[in-house]
Amino acid sequence: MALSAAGDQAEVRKMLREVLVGREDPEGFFAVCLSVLGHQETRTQFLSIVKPLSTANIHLHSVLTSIYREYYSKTEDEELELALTLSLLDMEDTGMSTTDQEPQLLQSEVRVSPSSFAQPKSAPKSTSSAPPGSRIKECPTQINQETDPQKSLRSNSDNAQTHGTGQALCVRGSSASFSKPDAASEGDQMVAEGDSNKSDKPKRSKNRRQRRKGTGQQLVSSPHSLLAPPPVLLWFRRDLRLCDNPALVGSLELGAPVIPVFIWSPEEEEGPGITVAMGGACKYWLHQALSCLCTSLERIGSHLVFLEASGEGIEVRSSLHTLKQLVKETGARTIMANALYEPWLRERDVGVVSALQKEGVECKMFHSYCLRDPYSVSTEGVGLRGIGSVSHFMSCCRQNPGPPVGVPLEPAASLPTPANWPRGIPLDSLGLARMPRRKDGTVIDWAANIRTSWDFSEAGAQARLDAFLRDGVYRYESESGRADAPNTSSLSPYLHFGQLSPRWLLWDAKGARCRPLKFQRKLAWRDLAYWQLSLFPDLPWESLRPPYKALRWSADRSHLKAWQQGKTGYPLVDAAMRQLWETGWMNNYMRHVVASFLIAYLYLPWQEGYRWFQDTLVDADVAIDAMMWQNGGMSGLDHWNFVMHPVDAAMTCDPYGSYVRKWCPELADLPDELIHKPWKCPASMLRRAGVVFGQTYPERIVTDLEERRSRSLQDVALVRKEFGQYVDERSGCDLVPLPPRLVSEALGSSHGDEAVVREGKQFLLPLITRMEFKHQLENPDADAASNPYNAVLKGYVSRKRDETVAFLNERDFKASVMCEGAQRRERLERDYRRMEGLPPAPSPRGRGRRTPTAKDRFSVVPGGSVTSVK
Ligand SMILES: Cc1cc2nc3c(=O)[nH]c(=O)nc-3n(C[C@H](O)[C@H](O)[C@H](O)COP(=O)(O)OP(=O)(O)OC[C@H]3O[C@@H](n4cnc5c(N)ncnc54)[C@H](O)[C@@H]3O)c2cc1C
Repeated sequence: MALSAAGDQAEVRKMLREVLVGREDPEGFFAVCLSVLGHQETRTQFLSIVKPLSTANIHLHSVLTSIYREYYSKTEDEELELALTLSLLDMEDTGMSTTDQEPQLLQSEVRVSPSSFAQPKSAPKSTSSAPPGSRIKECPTQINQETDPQKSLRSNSDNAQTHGTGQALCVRGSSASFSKPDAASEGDQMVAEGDSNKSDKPKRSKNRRQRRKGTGQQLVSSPHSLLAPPPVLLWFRRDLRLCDNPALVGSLELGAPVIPVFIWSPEEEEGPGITVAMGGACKYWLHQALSCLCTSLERIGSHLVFLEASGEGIEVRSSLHTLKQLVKETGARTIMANALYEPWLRERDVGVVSALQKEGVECKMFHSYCLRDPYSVSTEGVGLRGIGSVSHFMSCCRQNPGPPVGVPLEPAASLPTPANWPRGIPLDSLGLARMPRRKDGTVIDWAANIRTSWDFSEAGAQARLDAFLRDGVYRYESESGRADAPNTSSLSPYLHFGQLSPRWLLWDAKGARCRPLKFQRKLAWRDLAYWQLSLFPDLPWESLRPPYKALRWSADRSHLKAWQQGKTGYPLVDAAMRQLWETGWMNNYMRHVVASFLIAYLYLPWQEGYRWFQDTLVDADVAIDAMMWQNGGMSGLDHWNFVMHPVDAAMTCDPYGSYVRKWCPELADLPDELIHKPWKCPASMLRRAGVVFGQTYPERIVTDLEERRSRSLQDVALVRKEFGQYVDERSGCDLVPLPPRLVSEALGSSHGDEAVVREGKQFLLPLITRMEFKHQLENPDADAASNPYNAVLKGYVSRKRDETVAFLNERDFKASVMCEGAQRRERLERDYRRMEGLPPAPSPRGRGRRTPTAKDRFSVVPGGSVTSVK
């Protein structure tokens, strides 16, 4: 750190005075201490720093000490786990002391050669059976029932669907880009950044500024020499940014002219199954993001060459063919790119690298798309228990730490250009943003609202990040489920297209004034998805748990259409689906609501939901989307331990109905308490609000929610019974065949030994399984209502709870969430005790009580009277 220890302390003491006069809050002050003094020093010095307050302001002193204690005691394990897992400790070490960027670069480079991409090999260990104590067992047979996928998606602009909700077009001006830093070009490839160009940079968080100070790097190109070396092809894929782009920095390092290229290759993107990797909304985003990147490159003296994958004769069109032609045309001897992790794209890259190497062209791939390279994450030392959960994944990362995440890299100030540019095609020719036309020739501009909702540029990503860290992050921990407030980052499309690197995001999030652990953990979720896809390449189209492939799903196309168009008659579901169509996005909570509705209440196959999301989300991400839909569809590695009720869920995410009012304006005049269940409104109220079912707003497409839930439970029980070989008799857990990589790790042959599989042996692994399914196995006739482990948040059928929740909602949203959580925990505890024949638990007291009393501040009813809700 630049400041001396004494200077640091002085700064902190100065800040303490701000707290005393109320200009800074205690948590902010503590975060500043962590940021300025560092983790260790804060631990040892904080209490002595705040000691003077023990006489001057006892209350503040006790607040500060309790923040300190909480940080270093209660959450220490969690913090440490997270830090280790995500290599924050490494990052801290390198980040704060490193002045040379090169080692960081080397660490992130993935040498892509056929051998380095292939699974490491080692001598096979005994493969006849699992080792003692292992929880895997041999698999008898395998079901192979294909799903029947259908393709009717927006991805093909020719058959694009026009949505019922007409919109006024209001196109926002094109997005801002980074201004060019005015660091003078030096002879070196990298020179230290002077403070002079600070103001030219996009505004960043405090931590970001410190990071820049710490690493002190600004990249500029080397001057053109008379005998210019052969150019480098910088192959942009899903890394459409200048900041923290290892391949770009790697290219600069060579001191050669750089030719940035983008090759559009939809067949390669799609992979071997139905992935809908590039749906309509995603293609539209890609078009805009490419245009923004080109503008940014032009600002630093370069530009982006657009190409389409080509082939000769009957040869399949491929990136390799295009690259070979480019090499011929430009004389390039090196290709740089950031690695992609979808198994089929990785395989493509292996092919590209090996073919080009044969022709004497060096290809270098850098790791940056995830925090961890999914192919290097191993379960060794952790085992397979709990696989699929983020905690298990983080344990694996902690136990087998790879290279540190490293320090984000500064953007290039200029790119050396080649004497001759290769011939490209106009961006429009790629057809990414082509809109369908009506018979009369007019354009159906389905992306109009998407355009007004987002800034597609890298600067737009930075602006959203900064805004989130200034505001939303403070509510993230407890209110990220709110649909009516922007409490999450909305950064997913930028992360997907690599306009923001996860490392950059992690670094800035870590520097935020509050410690958004939940938010940081989300990045681990993201990595988990890529790890799962690397293990199960069929994830996007085939149920992982074999029995669930045979589940009886509905084929009701009218239900599917109603769900897609936001016309189910359930306002919360409809609002979310309309938001998705209009903006290409909805928050995580709402994705759970609509997914639960599709699967548990409409019985439509999860693949339908996955494909619709892929087609309509601007952040559609094969790995994440597939993992989440598999989990929601009950067939993934993890099980959602809940089913969102379309009305109850609203209590949490839209208590006042403002979200529904925004996206379903036809219901706007209904009162808050009935807007989520308009069918309960008296006729006179509907008349006054102008709501006519079937005309202004749809009738409910299904009404028997409880029965439907019950049937979906019975269906699961049925397939688990039918394919009993995939259910562990002892624990009742579902079993899945292990992929070869996990078998090798479980057997201790850490180097990708696939002999076991070659011998035709299969191993089964017990997975996390929802309690209500296990119970159903013991009691196959039980219906959902009588199942003590019923995963639905059942407030809807409990008037008393309804009233309590509504009452608390009125007072304080947070309290209602806590109340719901406490009630759920109590219910589970009660059910567990009943199942196990244990005596009932003593009634909760103190903070744990669930019913507000007169002493509770949430019990204060407007009008001054104090009541106790019983
Ligand atoms: C059925 C379903 C489908 C989904 N499909 C996608 C998808 O196609 N693409 C996608 O990016 N996310 C998907 N998600 C995960 C999540 O809903 C979105 O990442 C999130 O809503 C994006 O909003 P945000 O950027 O404000 O998230 P924040 O809460 O601010 O989180 C920050 C980042 O963490 C990552 N993240 C957050 N939640 C998850 C998660 N559960 N799994 C993996 N990464 C996560 C995302 O990159 C996100 O941008 C899906 C969730 C569900 C339930």
